Amino acid sequence: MGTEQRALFIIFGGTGDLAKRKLYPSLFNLYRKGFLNENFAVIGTARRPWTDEYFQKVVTDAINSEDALAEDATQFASHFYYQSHNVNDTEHYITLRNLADKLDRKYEIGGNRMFYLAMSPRFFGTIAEHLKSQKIVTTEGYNRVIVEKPFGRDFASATELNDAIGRYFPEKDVFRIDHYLGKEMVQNILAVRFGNNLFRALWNNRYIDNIQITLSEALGVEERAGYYETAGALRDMVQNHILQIVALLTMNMPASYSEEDIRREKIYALKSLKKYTPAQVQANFIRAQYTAANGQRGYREEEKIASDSATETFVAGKLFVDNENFSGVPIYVRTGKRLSQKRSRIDIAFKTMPTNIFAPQPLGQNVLTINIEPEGKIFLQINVKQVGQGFTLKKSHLDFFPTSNGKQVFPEAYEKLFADALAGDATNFTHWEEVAYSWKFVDAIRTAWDQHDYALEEYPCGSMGPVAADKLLARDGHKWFYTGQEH
Ligand SMILES: NC(=O)C1=CN([C@@H]2O[C@H](COP(=O)(O)OP(=O)(O)OC[C@H]3O[C@@H](n4cnc5c(N)ncnc54)[C@H](OP(=O)(O)O)[C@@H]3O)[C@@H](O)[C@H]2O)C=CC1
Ligand SMILES: O=C1O[C@H](COP(=O)(O)O)[C@@H](O)[C@H](O)[C@H]1O
Repeated sequence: MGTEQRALFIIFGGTGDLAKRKLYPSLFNLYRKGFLNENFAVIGTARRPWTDEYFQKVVTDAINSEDALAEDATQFASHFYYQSHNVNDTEHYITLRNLADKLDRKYEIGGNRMFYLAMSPRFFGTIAEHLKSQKIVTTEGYNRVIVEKPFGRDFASATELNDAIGRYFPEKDVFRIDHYLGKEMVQNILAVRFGNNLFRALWNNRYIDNIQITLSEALGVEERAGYYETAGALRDMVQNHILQIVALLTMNMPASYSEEDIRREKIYALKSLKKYTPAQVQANFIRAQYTAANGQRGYREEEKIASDSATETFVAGKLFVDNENFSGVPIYVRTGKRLSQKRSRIDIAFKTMPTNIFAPQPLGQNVLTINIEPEGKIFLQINVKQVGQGFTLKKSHLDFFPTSNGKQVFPEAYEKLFADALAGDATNFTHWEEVAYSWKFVDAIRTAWDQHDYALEEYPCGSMGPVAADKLLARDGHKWFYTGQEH
């Protein structure tokens, strides 16, 4: 059982998709694991006029998983209250404060408040300002604000957003969510890198040939057309999730496993990203859009998408982290919607042996694969001798599955991140400087695309992206290890 926490959660965007699909089920898991018990309450707020009873039903429906015990769910949902509230209306914050203070007393919470901003970032500034001016922040407990992505749409807007929040909340109380940092296998990167002397010795440009990161999705744009049209795959996935993975893979060893030391090294890695000129963007980054195939609509035929939309649903690129250990190592990244499979995976390819005493038999490359999802596993490709007479080599795998046979039950990323935020641990949240350096890198690409007539490639639904993404590696003598098939 977890350590019981006291907290009042105020969820802005409490009727939204994220709250229902991720936040309420995650809070329920924390409840069942004992992190939350008697001394907590949740206020969901949004404009629509729901009652507490209706809200509690929405919450129980949201957590209605096979193993959710009905009694637990009802008990849990009884801690939920709804406040109809337009975030632009000052009067409403007064009602919100009164409800918050009442619940704080009723559940003996001690003034700890967790403000979750699960709505469009354009509202974050006004919410932060009102929380302070209307005294919804307390003086006795902690006041933490969890901020959803996207954190801006470029460096300039992210800076404005950060300043708007920073006027009312110090950096230590701002928890910027990147849900990939809550994923079990992403957290495993540091365990593998810094827990094994074997890898410490090899984790550099003397032994690593190239790194490949694939975050592929089978789903299309779904219900989020409005947002996606303003974002595209570069802003939606590369600026945050992919660059966070890059930072974890290339950062120097932190002095300790602590928030401060890890963040320092991640910031340094992101600062070391090589910025591209427009010509380098054209040579190293590919954007593309999905077209109708396999019974699925093309992006431009999706609901609420402009028929001449130039938004990219796929990005592939080659980037470099110019620090001492990784300078010169190409890092190939790709992400896209409507690809052949849902798969989040990292391949680290080591250089081949300088001499091959088994020639003319070829030596396979050692590749360490960290499969993030759907199945969490790590495998290392090695060369071994085939059993029998003679001396024939074959490729084999050393496999690691984080859980024993059977169904893998990893905690949902949001559940882990909620637990961290409750404990005041921001290690797995992004510091402002990480966000800032990521945007600076991404801005150079976006600006080159906006100012030049670089190709927007096409790829059929169900493929692994445009041919250009394969050519990007082929010209360096490489190929994607993940081909879109089960592996
Ligand atoms: N959904 C997802 O899978 C993911 C979402 N995110 C991020 O999370 C945030 C929320 O996303 P999502 O839940 O999908 O969005 P939704 O559009 O589903 O929800 C938006 C919420 O904001 C409320 N709202 C809108 N305007 C106001 C207003 N003026 N005053 C008060 N409430 C308002 C809406 O309720 P009402 O209409 O009743 O006011 C609703 O609860 C976004 O920043 C998104 O980028 C990030 C990763 C994944
Ligand atoms: O942040 C986002 O991530 C999801 C993919 O997350 P995953 O955990 O399912 O891999 C993506 O679909 C969405 O567009 C993006 O905003």
